Amino acid sequence: MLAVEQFSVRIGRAEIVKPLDFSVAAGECLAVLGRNGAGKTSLVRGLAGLLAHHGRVALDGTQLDSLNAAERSRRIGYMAQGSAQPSAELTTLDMLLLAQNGSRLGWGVSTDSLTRAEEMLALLDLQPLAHRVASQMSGGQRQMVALGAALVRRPRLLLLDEPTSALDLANQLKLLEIVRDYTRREGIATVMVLHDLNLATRYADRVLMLAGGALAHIGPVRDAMRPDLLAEVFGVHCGIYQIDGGHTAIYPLATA
Ligand SMILES: Nc1ncnc2c1ncn2[C@@H]1O[C@H](COP(=O)(O)OP(=O)(O)OP(=O)(O)O)[C@@H](O)[C@H]1O
Repeated sequence: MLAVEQFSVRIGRAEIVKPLDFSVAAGECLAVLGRNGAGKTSLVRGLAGLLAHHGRVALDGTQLDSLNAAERSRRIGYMAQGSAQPSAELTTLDMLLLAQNGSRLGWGVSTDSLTRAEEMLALLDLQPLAHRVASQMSGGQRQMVALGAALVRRPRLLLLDEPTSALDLANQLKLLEIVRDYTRREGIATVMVLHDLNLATRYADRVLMLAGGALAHIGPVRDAMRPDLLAEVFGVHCGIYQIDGGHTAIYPLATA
């Protein structure tokens, strides 16, 4: 459903992301992993059309570069690193309406938009924050709202850049469970940058590892979580343990 061919990002003379080929199936979550500076944000910003790039990106058979900005942003839900807010004085409901059609509450909002915004409030347990402005929320609360704004337009491709960075342990699990279930239920493609290997193992179907902007590995989670590969990509010797309930736990032992 998402087909990426010879995709690269160049800033000045530096090739920040070297030519990549990969695909993401409908209903699949792909985790993008790698060290700081490996090119993860550049990859997802490039896929979102926010950074100049080379190569081809097709979503449901349509080349994204052939679409105008409005059509592209209707098909892509993007949650930036650090969950940037459009305005500190917008409420959660305002943001969910703005993300759909550029209208604030009470400025000619359609019933459908309001219904969809309320669905997002319910999905993310955000009803208590519906009328609170962003400047009066915690960083974690803003991150949940940012996910709502990414999902509210029913995107076909969901791009999440470190979506759990401000969340407590329970909310990390909650957000990624919502993302995984939504991805499967709606048959969309999700690409998410994560730093936590345990979260990637638990919630991604496959992982793409970048090192120095180049593809280091792509494949199912179970094939990627190998001590030799983790040492090579992250520079850390890790122990990998099978624990209760069929889960895999990764524990960093020492820098390589
Ligand atoms: N505007 C820019 N100009 C020059 N170099 C840049 C620019 N933006 C990013 N880079 C460089 O591109 C490389 C990849 O950056 P990127 O933000 O994509 O990495 P990342 O894997 O997301 O890192 P992190 O895990 O720290 O968020 C880094 O070496 C960075 O210094």
